[in-house]
Amino acid sequence: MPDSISPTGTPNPKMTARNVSVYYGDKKAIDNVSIDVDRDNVTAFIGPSGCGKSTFLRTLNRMNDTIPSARVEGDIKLDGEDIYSSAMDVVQLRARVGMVFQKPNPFPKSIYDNVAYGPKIHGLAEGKVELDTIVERSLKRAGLWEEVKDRLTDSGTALSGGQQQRLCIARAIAVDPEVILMDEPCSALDPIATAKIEELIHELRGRYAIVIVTHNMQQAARVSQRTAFFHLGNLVEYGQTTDIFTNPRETRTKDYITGRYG
Ligand SMILES: Nc1ncnc2c1ncn2[C@@H]1O[C@H](COP(=O)(O)OP(=O)(O)OP(=O)(O)O)[C@@H](O)[C@H]1O
Repeated sequence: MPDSISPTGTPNPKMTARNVSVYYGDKKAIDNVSIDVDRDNVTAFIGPSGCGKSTFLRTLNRMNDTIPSARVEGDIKLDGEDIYSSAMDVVQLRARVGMVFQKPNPFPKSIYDNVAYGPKIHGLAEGKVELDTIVERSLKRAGLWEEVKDRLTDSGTALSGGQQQRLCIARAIAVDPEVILMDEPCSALDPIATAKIEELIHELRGRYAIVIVTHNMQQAARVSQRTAFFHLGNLVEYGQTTDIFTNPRETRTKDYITGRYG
């Protein structure tokens, strides 16, 4: 990234990544990326297929640890704390930095248990009453409560795709995360379900730092305040979403947002 483009999105970032490279075996998928994640805004990662958006997103909660060939270099901090330090409890980290995937993946359990599972294993509830409160609050924040409150014992997998994705968001919210990572959360959803998730992202902004990977540039423009454009493993440009879409500094960004490739 040219020096003229600061990786610093904000004076008080929630997460900072500095000189991050990711390899799969010998292949470098992310090359020396530095970026800040703003705590009060939604950050979108955009770029053509295979540019490394998902790979970089997964470095933010060490999801790449689950891929044996993956190796991460560089420095990533959450509120100043090195998330790759040997002292970091990865299970705890993934509760603090939650993730929502492309394909909704509820557990084959009841709607209630999908949301209650995390708080139970993390010891966040003293008893049933407190657990019920967390489940209700999480489902409300995920915009799903009204649709499921009378059938909490039904299986999560019996919901529609859009409802399942909101259930997965409720599941992430239930453990009181600080950051929510979303990896193309709408790509398996129809336009109405997509609109609901986008609305939800607006509502959650400010309460959680949110990072969303999306193929859909209109979506990035609608939901985010910061946009990072990746190309061939490089961070080409990062800035205010309005600037990226109306006045990009880099030719590669301009070519991508005007549909010249990708
Ligand atoms: N588990 C893996 N093992 C080996 N190579 C991988 C793995 N996951 C991703 N890659 C490679 O790393 C590069 C970046 O992939 P990544 O999925 O991060 O890109 P992306 O921008 O998210 O793409 P898409 O938009 O198509 O999901 C690609 O060349 C891809 O083939």
